[in-house]
Formats: sequence, C-alpha cells, structure tokens
Amino acid sequence: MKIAILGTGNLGVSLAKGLIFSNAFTSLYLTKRNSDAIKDFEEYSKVKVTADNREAVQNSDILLLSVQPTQLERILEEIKDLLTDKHVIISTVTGFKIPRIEAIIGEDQFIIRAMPNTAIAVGKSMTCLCCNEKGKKRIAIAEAIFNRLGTSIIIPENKMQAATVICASGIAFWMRLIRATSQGAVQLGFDAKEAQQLAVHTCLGAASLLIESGKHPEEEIDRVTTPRGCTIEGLNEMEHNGLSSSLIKGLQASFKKINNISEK
Ligand SMILES: NC(=O)C1=CN([C@@H]2O[C@H](COP(=O)(O)OP(=O)(O)OC[C@H]3O[C@@H](n4cnc5c(N)ncnc54)[C@H](OP(=O)(O)O)[C@@H]3O)[C@@H](O)[C@H]2O)C=CC1
Ligand SMILES: O=C(O)[C@@H]1CCC=N1
Repeated sequence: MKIAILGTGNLGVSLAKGLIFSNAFTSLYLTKRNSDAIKDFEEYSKVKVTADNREAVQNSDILLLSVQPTQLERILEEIKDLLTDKHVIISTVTGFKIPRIEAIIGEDQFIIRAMPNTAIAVGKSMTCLCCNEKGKKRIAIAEAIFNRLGTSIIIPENKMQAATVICASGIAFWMRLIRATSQGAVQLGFDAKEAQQLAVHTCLGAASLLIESGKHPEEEIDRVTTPRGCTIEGLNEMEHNGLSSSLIKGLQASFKKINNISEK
C-alpha cells in the first residue's frame, strides 16, 4: 500500500509510528508545512517527509488526512484536482462531516472517516470508521489498515462525535485514572516507578479479562469483592464520592463540547 499522511502532528506521528512498526506500507509520505520537525522519520526505509501535499498525493493511493478541522478545507482544495479513482481518502478530522468533504472534492470519491486514538502508535488503537456511499467499496481497505494497528468497527456517521469522546479523548481520560491510581499507590508506600507499573498492568489485566471473556465488568467485580472485605469498602467509598457519576458527566461535557465545535 502506498500511504500518505497529510498533516503529521500529534495523531499523524502516532499513525506513522504504528504503520512503520507494523511494516504496513510499500511507501509512506509524511507531510507538514514545517516538515523539518519530522525529518527524523526519513531514517526509516520507504518513508519520505515533505511539505508538498501534492507530491504526496501523486505518489500515494491511501491518503490519511490528519489536520485540525479548520485546516482541512484548505488542504482538500489544494489536492482535489489530483484525486483519481486510485485514491482512498481517510479523514481523521474531528467533526468535519462527509457531506462537507463531498462538497469540496465531489461525491464521486472514496471517502472514509476514521476516529483512531494515539495508541495507534503501539498497535492498540480502538478506531471507529464510517464512509460515504462510494466509500463502501473501499471500507475493507481501511478496516485492514486499522485492524493491523488495533481494533476497528464500522459505525453510522451520526455516532462519530460520540466515538471521538469515548475512544480518542478516552485515552486522556484513562491516563488520568491510571495517574490517580499511581498517586494512591505512592501514598500506600510504593515508589513512583513501582506505582505506575502496578497501575498500568492492573489496568491492562482488567481490560484483558473483559476482552477475553466478553463478560460484564460487574461479574468480574463480584469475583473480587469478598463480603465485608477491603474491595467493597474501597468501591463503595469511591461511589459515595461520585466515581461513576463523575466519569459519565465528564463524557457528557466532552460530547456537548464536540457538538458545539462541529456546529461552528
Ligand atoms: N490528537 C488526537 O489524539 C486525535 C486527534 N484527532 C483529530 O485528528 C486531527 C489532527 O489532530 P492532531 O494531530 O492532534 O493535531 P495537530 O495540530 O497536532 O496536527 C495537525 C498537523 O497538521 C499540519 N498541517 C496543518 N496544515 C497543513 C497543511 N496545509 N499541509 C500539511 N500539513 C499541515 C500541522 O503542522 P504544520 O503547521 O507544520 O503544517 C500539524 O502538525 C484533528 O482534526 C483532531 O481533531 C482525532 C483523534 C485523536
Ligand atoms: O481534544 C480534541 O478536541 C481532539 C479530538 C479527540 C482528541 N483530540
């Protein structure tokens, strides 16, 4: 696959790392106006760094667009006359809906929206996908790419904002939960390094249990909570202080914000 990432910033760099470490391309163009900032990627074979989006488009088939929402229109205008039937356009841009993309480059393009997260750098992204009518013929390509770099599901476009909150912003939310666990572990006597190790591997264990078993979290919780034991004592104290409620409210606030941004 000849892939280009147009707009190699925070997410684009994560995408590039994931693609490089999974060796998932025959050539990879990375673009950025300040391309010097990502020059180091040229150390990898088959990777080309440039500020020239048009050169990248002409030499690639899969175009991953990963700029800020306010920057997407400009880049689409810049490349639209170069688009042919070989191109699959995959946008990770938040809130920039397919009809807006079609209004710039036309409906007769394979257009896919992807909402990955930065864990794509280590092949562990949860990525949600949707596409335009024509894109249905190429969605399997996007699935192949994102399944190699984690897990993907196809969803209707009207759920992409919610997916952004849960999966993309979700990385930040989980990081805070891990940090809080580490802080608690330090208070209980572990040094900072040990505390983080305990927190991340316990978090990984919890997620792995649910992935492998497909069970509801509460079923696994029941296995841990000894009657009158320390687990239920801790859980109830957390809930009295609003753990679940706080998380749900945070997700709702994030969702409200993303809808406001997208309307502008
Ligand atoms: N960060 C995340 O975890 C996630 C982000 N997203 C979405 O992905 C998109 C990218 O996010 P993020 O990586 O955080 O944003 P960044 O601002 O970090 O990256 C955008 C990059 O695009 C480059 N750029 C801007 N204009 C052009 C242009 N005309 N040609 C080439 N490159 C250009 C910028 O560099 P320069 O100015 O040098 O050109 C910058 O490095 C956003 O729409 C975001 O909402 C989605 C999921 C997760
Ligand atoms: O914080 C943001 O708005 C973007 C979208 C998801 C991740 N970063």
